[in-house]
Amino acid sequence: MASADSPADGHGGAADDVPLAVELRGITKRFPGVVANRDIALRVRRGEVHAIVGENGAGKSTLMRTLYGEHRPDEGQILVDGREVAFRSPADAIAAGIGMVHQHFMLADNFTVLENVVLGSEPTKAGRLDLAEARRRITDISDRYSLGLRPDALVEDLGVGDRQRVEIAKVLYRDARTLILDEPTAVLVPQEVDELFANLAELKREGLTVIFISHKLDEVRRVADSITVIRRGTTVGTADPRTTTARQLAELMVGAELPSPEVRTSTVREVPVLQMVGVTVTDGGRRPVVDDVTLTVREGEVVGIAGVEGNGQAELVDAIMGLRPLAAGSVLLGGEDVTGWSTRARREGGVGFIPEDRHRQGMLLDAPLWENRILGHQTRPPAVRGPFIDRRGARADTARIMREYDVRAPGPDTLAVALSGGNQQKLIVGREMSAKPRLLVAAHPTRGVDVGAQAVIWELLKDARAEGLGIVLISADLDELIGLSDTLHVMLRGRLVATLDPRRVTPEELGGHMTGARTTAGAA
Ligand SMILES: Nc1ncnc2c1ncn2[C@@H]1O[C@H](COP(=O)(O)OP(=O)(O)OP(=O)(O)O)[C@@H](O)[C@H]1O
Repeated sequence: MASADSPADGHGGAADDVPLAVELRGITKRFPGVVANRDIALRVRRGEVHAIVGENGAGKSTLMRTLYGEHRPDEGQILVDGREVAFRSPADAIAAGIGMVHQHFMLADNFTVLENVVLGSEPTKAGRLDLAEARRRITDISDRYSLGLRPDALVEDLGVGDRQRVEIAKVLYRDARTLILDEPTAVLVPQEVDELFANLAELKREGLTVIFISHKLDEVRRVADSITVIRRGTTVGTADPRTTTARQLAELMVGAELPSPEVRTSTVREVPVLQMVGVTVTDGGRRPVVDDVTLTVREGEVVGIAGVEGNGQAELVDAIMGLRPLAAGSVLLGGEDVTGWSTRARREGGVGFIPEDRHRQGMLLDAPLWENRILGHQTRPPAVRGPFIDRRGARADTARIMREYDVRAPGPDTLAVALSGGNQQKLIVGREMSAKPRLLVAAHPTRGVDVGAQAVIWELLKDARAEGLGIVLISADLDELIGLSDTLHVMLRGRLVATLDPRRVTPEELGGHMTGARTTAGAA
């Protein structure tokens, strides 16, 4: 059973009288070679916001998927509103009032809010979907929980925060009383996080229960009523957010004391590794999505690009990597014009790449880790020896990366799909750094990675920078952008609209520039 390592919950007087919305008793879930959950205990009171924290691979997603009927537990009991349930699928969980918002939104872009919300839900008794009725219900839900949704807006026109609210509405439309949110704030800027937390407060006020996974311990402390900490597959305690510091939480998660952050020193040298001159990229129609961007990355410099998702950062990365043609401008690597070069030639010329969407661009999920180790690096050791694929060399080097980057998995032959998201990311970072690039294009390098592993990746990036690596850093994590960057640009509607000093700017100011709420007086 779980032990309470830190201030036990139940402090709030009558709190223990509140009935439980969800209770998990002794849940164990095994995958081949891994026990993902072992004898887990979780007690979530009705009407509370309950956070689940833990390192990458601790078993958080597995536990939530089990509660949502996506996995069946090997042992243990699930109780919803005090009654034992046995879900065979998410449909069963939904019928019992449990809904889930996944980290990657599952919305159809070219449909309206209304269409997305009703998509896949049960038709009426008459067997047809009553659109007028659906519209009325969505408007009700939106008003009741202050979601601010417009039923006829196209999802493709919505920002990230609104898309998330559509996902929440979708779950509420199916009468969920308990909502599971998987890392809901990973994709949000601070203002959007505040909005989300206001939405959660509304849900709570209406008596709904929220369970959410997060790696951001400060946020967890701000919004949660109670916290369950999971380490290596099992519950190690519950914590009271009011009396537990982020550091104590992190230590509970890793079971050890963390190192303190150190001060930064500049390692920038006056040698350009990347120059973009007047780069413009257009979408299918001729609208510029990257609009006349000029920037330089020097040796030993981290250039951060801040921006609300969808303001051209992804296309900027594509332009650097040669993944799409330029409408104007040029890209130079180490002074050489590479505008016409293929992605492969750029990579071989010393460009490392941590893509935004690791499942689409960074990994082969159905392949073993050692094959993923050589993906994109097939033409040099350890992938080849002479004219042959060097399986043994690739395996050995994969094992090295697993050690150095703390990739938790049984071994190099494990399939990538069996790794937790954070561990997949650590493997990609290790692979790209192992090629000793001159320039690293890093899109969200620590997305989904826990605080311990994040600190490790940050250290590795800093060490490489000190040795002369130039880094383009795209991130939605403003602390990461501010903490790592030597120069910080803000991208808005395809343009670089401000250049800020990361030593002075606060996350709130940066967020203001990102949403265009501030003037661009800071532009250099
Ligand atoms: N489908 C699967 N097949 C095999 N192993 C799996 C599968 N899903 C998860 N695992 C393993 O179960 C363990 C727990 O993974 P899980 O995704 O639940 O962790 P997590 O706490 O959500 O991690 P993260 O913070 O990195 O997302 C890991 O060792 C993972 O490799």
